[in-house]
Amino acid sequence: MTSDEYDYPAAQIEDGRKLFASEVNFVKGVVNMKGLPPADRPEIAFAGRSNVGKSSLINALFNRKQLARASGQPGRTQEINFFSILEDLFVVDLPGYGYAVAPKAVVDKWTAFTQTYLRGRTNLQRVFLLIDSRRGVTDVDKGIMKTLDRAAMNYQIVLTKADKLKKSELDDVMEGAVQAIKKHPAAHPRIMMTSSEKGMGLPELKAEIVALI
Ligand SMILES: Nc1nc2c(ncn2[C@@H]2O[C@H](COP(=O)(O)OP(=O)(O)OP(=O)(O)O)[C@@H](O)[C@H]2O)c(=O)[nH]1
Ligand SMILES: [Mg+2]
Repeated sequence: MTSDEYDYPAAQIEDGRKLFASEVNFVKGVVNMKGLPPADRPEIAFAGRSNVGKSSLINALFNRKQLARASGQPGRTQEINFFSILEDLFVVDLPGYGYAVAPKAVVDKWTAFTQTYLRGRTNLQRVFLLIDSRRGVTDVDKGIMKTLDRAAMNYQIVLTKADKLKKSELDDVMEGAVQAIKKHPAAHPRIMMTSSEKGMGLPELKAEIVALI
C-alpha cells in the first residue's frame, strides 16, 4: 500500500490549502497545565521522537522557515508550543520523546506533563504521531501508541523524511506501519507519508486536518 492510494476530494484539498495560507501566530510555550491556553477552539498536536521532524513539519505546513524551531540537535523543543490559525485552530508542537539531553528528572517531568495534557485536553481532535521513515515504528513509538490507546486519544501515523528513501523502501516502511497499527484500535487507519523538505504529502495532511474542524 502507498499513500497515493488515498484520495481526498478536491474541495477538501482546496479548503486545507486555504486554511494553512491563513494568518498563523505563535501563542505561547507551556510548561504546566496552568499555562495552557483556553480550550476554546479545535486543536491538533504533533508528537514523536526527538528529531523526527515535528517542528519542520509545522513550519512546512505553514510555509514558514522558522515558525517552530527546527534543529539538528535532538531534544530541543522542551515546551508544549501553541500556534493559532486565526481563531479556528490550535496547532501544538509537543516535546520529543526518547532522547535525554536534559537531566533525567527534567525529562520525566516533561513526559508526565505531556501525558497529562494528552489525557485532559477536551478540545484536542487528533494527535499526529510522527515516525521517521528511516527508522520505522520503534518500541518507544509503540509505547506511546499504548499510552494514546489508553487515553482513548484519536491518533494518526505520519511518516516523515520520505525524501530520504527510495520508493521500494517507502513501500516497506508503509507496510510496517500498517502492521503496527493493527494492534492499536485508537489509531487512524490512514497512514500519511510526508517530506517537509520536498513538500510530499502536505496537501493530503492539510486536507486531513481541515476535515477535523
Ligand atoms: N531530509 C529531511 N530532513 C528533515 C525533514 N524534516 C526534518 N528534517 C531534519 O531533521 C532534523 C530534526 O528536525 P526537527 O523538525 O527539529 O525535529 P523535531 O521532531 O522538532 O525535534 P525535537 O524538537 O528535538 O523533538 C533537522 O535537521 C531537520 O532539518 C524532511 O522532511 N527531510
Ligand atoms: Mg522540535
